[in-house]
Amino acid sequence: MSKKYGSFEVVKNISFSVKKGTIFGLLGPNGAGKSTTIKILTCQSPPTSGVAYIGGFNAAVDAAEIKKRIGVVFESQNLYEELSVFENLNFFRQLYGAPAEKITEVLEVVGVKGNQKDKIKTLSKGMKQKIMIARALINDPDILFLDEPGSGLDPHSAREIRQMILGLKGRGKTILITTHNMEEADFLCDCLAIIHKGSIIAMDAPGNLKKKYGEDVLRIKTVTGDIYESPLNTKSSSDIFKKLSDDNQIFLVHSKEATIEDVFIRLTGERLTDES
Ligand SMILES: Nc1ncnc2c1ncn2[C@@H]1O[C@H](COP(=O)(O)OP(=O)(O)OP(=O)(O)O)[C@@H](O)[C@H]1O
Repeated sequence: MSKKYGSFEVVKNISFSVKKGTIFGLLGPNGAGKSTTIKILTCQSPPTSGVAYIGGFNAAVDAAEIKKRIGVVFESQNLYEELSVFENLNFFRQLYGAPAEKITEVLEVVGVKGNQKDKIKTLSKGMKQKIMIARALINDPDILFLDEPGSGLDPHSAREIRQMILGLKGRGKTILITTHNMEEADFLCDCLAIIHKGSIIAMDAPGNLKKKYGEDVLRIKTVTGDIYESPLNTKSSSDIFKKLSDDNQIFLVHSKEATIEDVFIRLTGERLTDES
C-alpha cells in the first residue's frame, strides 16, 4: 500500500504480513512513515493505493469489525489528565460494553495495583504508558498496535514495558509496534521491517538481519589504550592479532556482535540514534 499527502508520498508501496501471535516491528527514524502506516492499519486514514487486511477485514471498508478486534496505543499519551485511572478505564469499558471486572483484570495484566483513584496528571510517564496499554486491552483485542511504546521513558520503565509486551505475546496477542529504538526492536520483534523514507528496505527476524547485513568484529585493546577493530574470522583480524601478540601489546581481546544499528547504517548509510 501507499499513502500520499498531496504530492508527498509518505508510504511507498510497502507490503508485509504479520503472523498470528507474533510481534512485528516497524523500525525507522522520525518521519519514516511508521505512524502513517499504523493509521492506515487502524482505520484512521485510508491508503492512497493498495489495501490492508486486519484479521481478514479490509481496513478501508470494515472499520467497525476491525475496531472490535484491535487495541491501539498512540504515540502521544492521550489520557484524560483530570480524571482518575478508574474513570479513564471505565469510560472505555462502557464504550465497549465490557464487564465491570475488566478494569481490575487489565490493570493486573499491566502490573498496576492500588492506583485506581489516582488522577492521571499525578502519574509518571511510565505509569501513564501502562494505563494506555491497559486501556487498549479493555475490549480484549486479538491484535495490538503500539506506536513507539518505549519512547521518552526512563530505562527502568522502558524495560518494564518491554517485558509487559512480551507477556502480552505470551497471552496470544498479535502485536505490531513501531519504534526508532534498535534495542527495543531487537529484543521484542519476531520479525522486523526497517522503514526508511516510506519504503521497507529490509525485513526479517532481527537475528537474520544481523547475520545478513551486520558483521561481527574482533576488538583488541592494547596496553597503551589503542583500539583495533577488524571483521571477525578474517585474515586481516588474525594478522592484527598476531602482530600485536608478537609485540606483547595486547591488553584485552573480545568479539563484538553485529547490532541492528550496524544493519541500519549498512543499509542506509545513516545512523539511527535514539534522539532521531
Ligand atoms: N496529515 C499529514 N499531512 C501531511 N504530511 C504528513 C501528515 N502526517 C504525516 N505527514 C508527514 O509524513 C511523514 C511521515 O510521518 P509519520 O508520522 O508517519 O512518520 P513516523 O515514522 O511515524 O515518525 P514519527 O515518529 O515522527 O511520527 C513526515 O514527513 C510527516 O511530516
